[in-house]
Amino acid sequence: MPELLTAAQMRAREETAMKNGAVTGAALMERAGRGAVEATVRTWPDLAGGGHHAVVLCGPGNNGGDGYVVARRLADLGWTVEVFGMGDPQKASPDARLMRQLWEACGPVGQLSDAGHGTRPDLLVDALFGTGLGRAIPAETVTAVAAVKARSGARACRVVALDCVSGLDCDSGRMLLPDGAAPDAMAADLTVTFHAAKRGHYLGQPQSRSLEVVDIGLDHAEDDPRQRPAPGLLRRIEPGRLAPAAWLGSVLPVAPGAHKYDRGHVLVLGGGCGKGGAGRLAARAALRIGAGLVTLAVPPSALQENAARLDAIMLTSMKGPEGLADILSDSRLSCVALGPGLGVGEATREMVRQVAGADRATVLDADALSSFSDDPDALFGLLHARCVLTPHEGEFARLFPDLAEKDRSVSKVDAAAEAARRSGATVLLKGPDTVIASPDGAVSVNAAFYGREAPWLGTAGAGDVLTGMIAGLMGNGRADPHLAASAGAWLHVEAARYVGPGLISEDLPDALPGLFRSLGL
Ligand SMILES: NC(=O)C1=CN([C@@H]2O[C@H](COP(=O)(O)OP(=O)(O)OC[C@H]3O[C@@H](n4cnc5c(N)ncnc54)[C@H](OP(=O)(O)O)[C@@H]3O)[C@@H](O)[C@H]2O)[C@@H](O)CC1
Ligand SMILES: Nc1ncnc2c1ncn2[C@@H]1O[C@H](COP(=O)(O)OP(=O)(O)O)[C@@H](O)[C@H]1O
Ligand SMILES: [K+]
Repeated sequence: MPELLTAAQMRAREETAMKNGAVTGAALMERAGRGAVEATVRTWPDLAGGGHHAVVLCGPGNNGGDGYVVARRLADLGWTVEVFGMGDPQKASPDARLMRQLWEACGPVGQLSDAGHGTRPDLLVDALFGTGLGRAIPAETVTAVAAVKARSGARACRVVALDCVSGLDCDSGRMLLPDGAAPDAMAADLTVTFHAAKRGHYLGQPQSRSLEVVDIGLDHAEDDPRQRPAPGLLRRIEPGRLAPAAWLGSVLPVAPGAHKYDRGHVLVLGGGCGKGGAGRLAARAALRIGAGLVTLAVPPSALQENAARLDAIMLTSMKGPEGLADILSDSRLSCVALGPGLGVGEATREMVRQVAGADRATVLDADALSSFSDDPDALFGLLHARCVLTPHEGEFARLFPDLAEKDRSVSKVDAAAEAARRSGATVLLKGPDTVIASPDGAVSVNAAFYGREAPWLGTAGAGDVLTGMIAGLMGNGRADPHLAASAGAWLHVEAARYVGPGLISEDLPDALPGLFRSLGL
């Protein structure tokens, strides 16, 4: 799985390569600018060749330096290029100064305040700020971008951002904008980043429609998705260089000749009469993803309702928490999932105590989490390393109020990592940018961005399905909690995309066979 770097990690990679004598800063900048032009033309083949018109906005640092390289390359290709800069060139780094000088042999550098004059360009290049941003961008940069976009009249010009959309905090994914600026004031069609994507590209609300990573010749770390991410390094969940079938083959229970018990027996605790849909969705997902057997345990009053709805899923009666010990005594149960539709209160807390005490792979979601809102430490005291918690932001805020989204001072990655450390369990914090963190420091992100959008996944019951998918993957014992949660989150989005708009949660488990086939499994 590809790494997602912080700004500091990226700087360290560059500095190591420069100190080793492997490359100079100027050479890296030249490669970055050239790579950005190549990626732009790859994205929009109609921009190949000369005769086009670009406006390049260059900031005071090395991101601006990349912009001057892009301007020179485009001019070499026969484009008409206008460049507007900001900041005192004497204060820029030697590399950025050199690139500005090389550009000045081709054309002038105008003031940012003049960027609005002129005809509609084919391309706007945002080279204002990159990984060096530490505070809100100046209002004059927002005004300049708006002014160039306004040149376009009714026809929008394409916008490419170098390294990141200016204003993006590359660590947290937040936009650092001046007061009054619209959240999408700096939005781009394409971001071209260098060496590796940065964390901020995959967190929060993306301000760029697509993202390309350009190689600038720095070393890459190990790229096998079956490897656990090293603590401190964030991985993006995707098969990476492996084909999905090879990656998922290490997680899914598809070994030929296996007995159904080899593929795991998942127990789902379901809700009472009229509240059983959530548990049934989780149970169906566990079975579809490959568990050999799934049992749904429900209160006696809900037996008839469930018996009328289930076939392959086995059904058992559970007289409240008192009846649970007997069910858990079956040593063949390999994973237990509980929370969806269970209700908030003491009965659910007691079930969590018993399940956690049984020391099995466990997925806790929804009401199993919310039942501990008044005393999260009591929950954390029960958990062990084979537990996965799958909160949405609301449930997360009840257990970790100081890390809640609304007044989060740290990034979503750091919030999930701290939650995993505190709870001693793997924490999967949901959203379009789902973050999975484990107590040993491993963190991964599964983002439904950049061509993987699935907004229709935000539908009632989708979370219950995810719970079942993770339980099914944990139940067969081939994946540790981090890998099971990661693969589950990835497949959840892929299943939603396989179905497409109009999806309801019932569709997700039933999309899995077709999805697996399309992935070559
Ligand atoms: N190193 C290399 O070899 C390579 C680097 N590469 C490129 O370099 C980029 C990182 O460069 P960078 O570190 O110079 O940061 P960058 O984002 O240009 O901004 C820093 C400048 O802006 C200023 N400033 C900051 N915030 C501000 C604000 N709100 N309002 C106003 N000013 C503000 C800050 O000055 P300050 O006032 O903070 O002292 C400083 O002058 C990276 O994203 C990639 O594009 C590639 O070429 C690959 C090789
Ligand atoms: N815009 C979106 N893009 C991708 N996934 C989304 C989006 N919105 C929600 N999701 C996913 O849908 C699921 C919703 O789960 P949850 O909030 O628990 O809903 P429910 O309680 O109804 O099951 C989560 O896995 C979340 O990551
Ligand atoms: K930029």
